[in-house]
Amino acid sequence: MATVDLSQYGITGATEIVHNPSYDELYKEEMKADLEGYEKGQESELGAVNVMTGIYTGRSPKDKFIVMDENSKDTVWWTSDEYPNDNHPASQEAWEAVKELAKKELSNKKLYVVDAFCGANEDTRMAVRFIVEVAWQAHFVTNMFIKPSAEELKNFKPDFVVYNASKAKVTNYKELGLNSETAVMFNITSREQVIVNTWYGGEMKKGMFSMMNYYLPLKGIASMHCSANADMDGKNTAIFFGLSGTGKTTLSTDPKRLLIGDDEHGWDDNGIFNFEGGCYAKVINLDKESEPDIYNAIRRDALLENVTIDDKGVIDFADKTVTENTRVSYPIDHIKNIVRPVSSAPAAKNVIFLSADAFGVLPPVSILTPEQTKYYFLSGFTAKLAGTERGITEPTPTFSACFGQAFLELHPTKYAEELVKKMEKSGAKAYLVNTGWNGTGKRISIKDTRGIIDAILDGSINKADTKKIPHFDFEVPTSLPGVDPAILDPRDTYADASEWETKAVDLAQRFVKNFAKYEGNEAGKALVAAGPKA
Ligand SMILES: Nc1ncnc2c1ncn2[C@@H]1O[C@H](COP(=O)(O)OP(=O)(O)O)[C@@H](O)[C@H]1O
Ligand SMILES: C=C(OP(=O)(O)O)C(=O)O
Ligand SMILES: [Mn+2]
Repeated sequence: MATVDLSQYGITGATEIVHNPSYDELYKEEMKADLEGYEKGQESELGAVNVMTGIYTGRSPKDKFIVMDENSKDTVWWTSDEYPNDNHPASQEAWEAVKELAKKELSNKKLYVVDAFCGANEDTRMAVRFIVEVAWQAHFVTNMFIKPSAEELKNFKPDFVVYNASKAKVTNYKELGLNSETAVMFNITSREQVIVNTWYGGEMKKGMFSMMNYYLPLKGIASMHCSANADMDGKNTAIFFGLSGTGKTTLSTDPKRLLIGDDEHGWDDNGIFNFEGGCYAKVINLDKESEPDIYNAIRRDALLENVTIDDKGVIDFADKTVTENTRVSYPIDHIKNIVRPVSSAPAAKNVIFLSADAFGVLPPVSILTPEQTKYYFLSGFTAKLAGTERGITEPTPTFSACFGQAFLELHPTKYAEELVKKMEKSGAKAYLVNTGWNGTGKRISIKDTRGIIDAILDGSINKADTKKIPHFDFEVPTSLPGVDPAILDPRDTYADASEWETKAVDLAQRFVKNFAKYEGNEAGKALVAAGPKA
């Protein structure tokens, strides 16, 4: 174990520093008998350790702050009355105070330091140093980020530092202009993140994603909240955009394809590349038969979160008493079919927008025109599913720009611009896939959605007969191999098609209203014609 000098960060008096622990060391650390409360891991029947993440079992977007300074002032897409978002400004004073608090919390105790990369490409990756006080948090980032080689660790020079002081509280948050005792703060200039009073590991994962979303588009690289996979030759790349719970992880983990990554990717002149070294799958109601690859990834070194396990280690995946956002993180090589050794592949040919429509209006698949592609990407209509964000307890319809608004640091049009440039160059086609509800009141089955994805990826969707859906002008296939034909036109899933009609008009109006914020310039105005007619 190499040592690391933390006094350079103002952290002093460490009683022990566990630096870049191996999986065996992490296991020993998180299972130690003297650990108490939420620090303690429990071994499950599948070999993976389970931990409880405490009060926070999902992200806390209201507590996300970015320091407003000379650099960020005119670049960051700040929240505003016209377009509220999660980029809340913090003063330099608030930053200093919260960082001081974190340094104090992290001083004079045992710490874990993990050095890892965010971004698979050497020229654009970030070398991130995580300083944490809870063993399983070190395990989480070890799973989720890209592990440097022994050689790379020797020469590791962090260009971003994360201070996770999850046990501290910002008691004077009001005078600092913050939201609560919890703070997730970013300083784009000094390249640091400070986390206070939430143990949820997702803040580190999605925090670094947010930073990639800031730095990469400014270099002309698309930065995307999507999963990605390729065919067995590592070609015919597909990307799947979608907000949490819409199916990025589930649908990109496909035994017929090679996984590139399940959540965060860049698209540069060489193609698609993963930011991460692991996956973070939802495990609520996980079914061994329908999702065997994810199930089999749950073994030693994987880390379960907030899952119910009895004294003998038996797992109850159906239990959601703690949260619906039960999770497992695992290194990507727990999946057999992956692109190796680097998680990257050529430019995407198919771009899929996953939307979990809680209203039951959207068809299970629509073939988008280039103009519709831009319109629906900027709109980002979907539902927030229960659990991933604090306060969301049932599917809640939302317009989440670029299918990842919570993580966008620049204006949404910047992400659309970069994506469209790359799509035009590769001749990629886009599809809108509803993985949510239809007129039956139930969620569209994973089996039908997988059939739809297969038809997109093998091109059979382009040979199918199609028809147009009113109000939205969506082109939809009338039949696809392996898909129940009765669901392809959403109107057929209602006992009375007029029910769909009423809901469709309501949803169309919501789109129109939401899109008004993009109509301030000519480019935005020009897209209105591609949207629904209210
Ligand atoms: N038609 C469907 N397509 C994809 N996932 C579905 C579908 N119906 C239900 N699900 C469930 O929705 C969840 C999708 O979660 P996940 O793939 O982890 O989403 P993401 O990676 O986008 O956050 C899983 O629990 C999956 O079992
Ligand atoms: C982990 C998250 O999302 P996803 O389900 O998309 O991985 C998140 O939104 O915090
Ligand atoms: Mn996911």
